Order: sequence, then structure tokens, then C-alpha cells
Amino acid sequence: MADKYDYDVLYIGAGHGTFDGAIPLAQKGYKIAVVEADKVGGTCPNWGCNAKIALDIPVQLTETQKRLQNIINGDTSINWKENMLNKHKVIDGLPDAISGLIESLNIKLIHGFAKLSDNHTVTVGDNSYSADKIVIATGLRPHRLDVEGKELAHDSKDFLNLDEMPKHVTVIGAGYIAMEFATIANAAGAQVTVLMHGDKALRQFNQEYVDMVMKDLEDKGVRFIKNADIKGFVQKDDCVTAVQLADEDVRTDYILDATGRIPNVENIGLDDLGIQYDKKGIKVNNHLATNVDNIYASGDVADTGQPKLTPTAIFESKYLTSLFSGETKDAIDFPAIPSVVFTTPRIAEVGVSMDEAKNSDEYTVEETDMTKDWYRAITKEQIAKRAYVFDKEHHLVGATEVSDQADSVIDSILPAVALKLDQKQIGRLVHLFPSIGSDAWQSI
Ligand SMILES: Cc1cc2nc3c(=O)[nH]c(=O)nc-3n(C[C@H](O)[C@H](O)[C@H](O)COP(=O)(O)OP(=O)(O)OC[C@H]3O[C@@H](n4cnc5c(N)ncnc54)[C@H](O)[C@@H]3O)c2cc1C
Ligand SMILES: NC(=O)c1ccc[n+]([C@@H]2O[C@H](COP(=O)([O-])OP(=O)(O)OC[C@H]3O[C@@H](n4cnc5c(N)ncnc54)[C@H](O)[C@@H]3O)[C@@H](O)[C@H]2O)c1
Repeated sequence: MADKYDYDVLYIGAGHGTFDGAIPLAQKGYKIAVVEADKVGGTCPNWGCNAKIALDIPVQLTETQKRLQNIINGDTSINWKENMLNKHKVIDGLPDAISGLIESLNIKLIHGFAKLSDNHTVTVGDNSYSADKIVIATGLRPHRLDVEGKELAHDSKDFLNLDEMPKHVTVIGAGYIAMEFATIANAAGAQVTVLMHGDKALRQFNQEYVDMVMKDLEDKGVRFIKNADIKGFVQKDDCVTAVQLADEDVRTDYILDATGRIPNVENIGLDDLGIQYDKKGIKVNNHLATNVDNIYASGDVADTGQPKLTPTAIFESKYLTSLFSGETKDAIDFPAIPSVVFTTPRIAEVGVSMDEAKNSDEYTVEETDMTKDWYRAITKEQIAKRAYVFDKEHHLVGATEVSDQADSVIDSILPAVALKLDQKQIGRLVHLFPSIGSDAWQSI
């Protein structure tokens, strides 16, 4: 433990790539410092997962209520102002809560922008701090289109703080953020146009299920323009801004640039120290070590080839805890990491994808139309399809679902995929009934 240095481990950034590992390391008695330039907690709580889901859950409830209109009486519209106020109530206290937890464990929290000066030292303003090991966990930031009038566009952080929902919202991109925020804006009463780079949305998900979600959004009034060639944004008198395409102007009040996220690798001393990185992030080996001794990377900024999601950041920061405390010397062994798009209905998946399975004789795919299921019929789900992928020994190795309950279903069956449970082990699992869990495990 530190005697030569101020700290055993110093983390740059205070998101999930840091605090899920720094906390248990401090609990083991290590001397820890965390430097944060913005809000403690990073993207996920403040302007990512938690903030988004706080706005989205009322959207999903409203959609269910609309389908049950003759059973549940009352107004089924979103009050955006109240929705936003509720988000602030739930979210705004999180940085203090996380700071409190960190500081209660004697972790030194340093506010400011950190820069590496050598492989044991970080500077923040005029101060220097030394550490045996340094973890770079600086995350990603929104990519912004470099077109004429780009300052008229907004990013996901701006959208998550909108006090009023604009009348017309134009979303650029068709990835996670574009599809989730188009869903929210549409449900909150905005007229939504989505400008797609190519002709596919959510490329990493099963396209048949993505088409079902897009068709549903179209039925609700969302306009998708494929292969949109964006020339720029201009201020007009009769609308706030217009997006210029090759063959038309899209009149709009708000432009959300959701064209991806890029790693925070600039101005932190990587070039001076010769730390390798590219547009996917900082290069790390299978111990999350960079090419420079004592410096590691964790979370979104690390290029591990894994999905850049909160569960990945948590897994990586916890792995570094085990590595630094000597509990393991092994390489990081990523389990199957699930993912979900919080559209309504959601698309969630884990493990071997349907596409991969259909192109291999190693697997069989069993697909079920869940709208026929009595339990789903209660809430009148109109889009609910599930595919389970099995290997030759009938272990469940992958699952994809499109439905309102897709996230809960995939989370529930996760142990079967991650631990490759056999039929005897599965037989020992007794589920609550009726429940999404029992429904999901029944056909494994
Ligand atoms: C709109 C949105 C919705 C999302 N929804 C989901 C979801 O539903 N589920 C999910 O799993 N994932 C979601 N994600 C992704 C998830 O938020 C990230 O994977 C996760 O936050 C990564 O954590 P991190 O610690 O690696 O990075 P971050 O949380 O981004 O933390 C990095 C921190 O480093 C700080 N920093 C940067 N440079 C410096 C410096 N030089 N000095 C000091 N501090 C610095 C930053 O201020 C930031 O606080 C979403 C992301 C966005 C943008
Ligand atoms: N539910 C979740 O887990 C969740 C939700 C939001 C974000 N995230 C994380 O944040 C990351 C970033 O999300 P995102 O939606 O910004 O990125 P993304 O990579 O999912 O989507 C980016 C979209 O922008 C489009 N695009 C790229 N360049 C373009 C250009 N020049 N012009 C027009 N369109 C262009 C792409 O075709 C794509 O549709 C995700 O990959 C994910 O890791 C996760």
C-alpha cells in the first residue's frame, strides 16, 4: 500500500467506470483519490440511463394505459413539465449521494480537470497528485455533426433537461439515443422526424424486430427519412430552425444531434506519455492495462470491444479492484453482456444473436409470438416476439425479445445464458407465478 506515493490508486473521472471499483477498494483499506471535472456519477446517473428512464417510465405507462382505455378511465397524455420536474426530483440529488458515499470511505474527491504528467502523477490545476496506479475512466461525449449552422443543434444532455417539449423535434441518427428520444418526444406530443444516415436503424439488433418498432412509431406519427444527406441548419422566421437536405428543408423547432459518442482522450496527456488510443478509445490489453506501465483504462473510454454500457463499466471497474488487491492475476473474462433499447416496445438481447444463429448449424432458433400468451393479453400487447437460441446440447446461449417487457425477460433468463445452466439446474429454479420470470423460463 502507498508510502512512496500519495495514493494507491487515482482514478480520472467519477462515473461507473470508477466508483463501482473504487468503493470496494477503499473498503479493503486502499488509499484512493478520484478526480472529476463535472458532476460526480458521470453520464449514467446525470445525463444517461437514470435521467432517461425517469422520463421514459411515464411514457411506457401511458402507452399501456392507452391500450387499456376502457378498463382504466382518465387522461392518458404526458404532462412534460411535471415529467421533467419529477426527473429533477429523482436525479438531481444523485451526485451528492454518490459523493457522500465516496467521501464516507475516506476516498479523496478532487474537483477539476486531470492531466497525466508521468506514469505515477496527475495534475489538476496547480496541484499534483501521485499514485502507484492510475485509472483513466474519462468516458465519452456526444459526437456533433460538422455542418453549417451546427450551433443550432442540441445533444442528449440538452434534451434530458428540456423544460418544454418543442412542437416539432428533428432527430439526427437512428441509434440508441435517437430511437429512445424519438419515442419520448412523440409520446410527449411533439411531431417527430428522424433523419437516418443510411436505411437501417439500430444496426446491432435483429432488423425484423427493429422494423416492428419503426412501423409502430410511424403509426404514431413519427416520420423516418432514410439516407438523409444533411447540408446544414438554418434559422428561419416561421420555424426556429430548418434542416437542409439535398431535396427538401425539414422545418423544425428543435434539432437533436444523436450521431454517436466519441472518447474523451484529448488534453489529458496521452500523447506526451505515448499512451495508444484511436477513435474507439484507449487501447488496453486483457488486464485493462494501457501500453504504459501503471496506467489502466476502464469504462466507455477503454477500447475492449465490449458494448459501451453501464454494466460493462461496472464489470471493468470491479475487475480492476480484484486485480489491484491481488485477488486475481487472470485476464478479464467478459460474461455475456445484455443490452436493451428503451423504445416502447423495447428491444433487448443477450448472447448469440438471431442473425449469428441463423447463419450457423451450431444453433437452433425457437421463436414465439408472445401476443398469444395469456399473461401478455392482459395488457393487450400488440408487439411481442421472442427468439431463444440453443446450442446442440440445448443450453440457452442467446435471447432477443421485442415487447414492453423485453428488458425484464432478458434480465430474468440471464443466468441461463451466462452460466450455461443445464436442464437439471433449470429444474431446481422455482419461479413466482404468475410473473414475467415464470413466463420467460417456461420455454427454456
Ligand atoms: C443519453 C444516454 C443514455 C444512456 N442510457 C443507457 C442505458 O439505459 N443503459 C446503459 O447500460 N447505458 C446507457 N448509457 C451509457 C452509459 O451512460 C455509459 O456506458 C456509462 O455512463 C459509462 O461510464 P464511464 O464511467 O465509463 O463514463 P462516464 O459516466 O461518462 O464518466 C466519465 C467521467 O469522467 C469525467 N472526466 C472526463 N475527462 C476528465 C478529466 N480530464 N478530468 C476529470 N474528469 C474527467 C467526466 O466529466 C465524466 O463524469 C447511456 C448514455 C447516454 C449518453
Ligand atoms: N439503452 C442503452 O443502453 C443506451 C441508450 C443510449 C445510449 N447508449 C450508449 O451510448 C452510445 C451512443 O449512443 P448513440 O445513439 O449516440 O450512438 P449509436 O452509435 O447507437 O448511433 C449513432 C447513430 O448516428 C448515425 N450517424 C453516425 N454518423 C452520422 C452522420 N454523419 N450523419 C447522420 N447520422 C450519423 C448512425 O448511423 C447511428 O444511427 C451507444 O452506443 C450506447 O453505448 C446506450
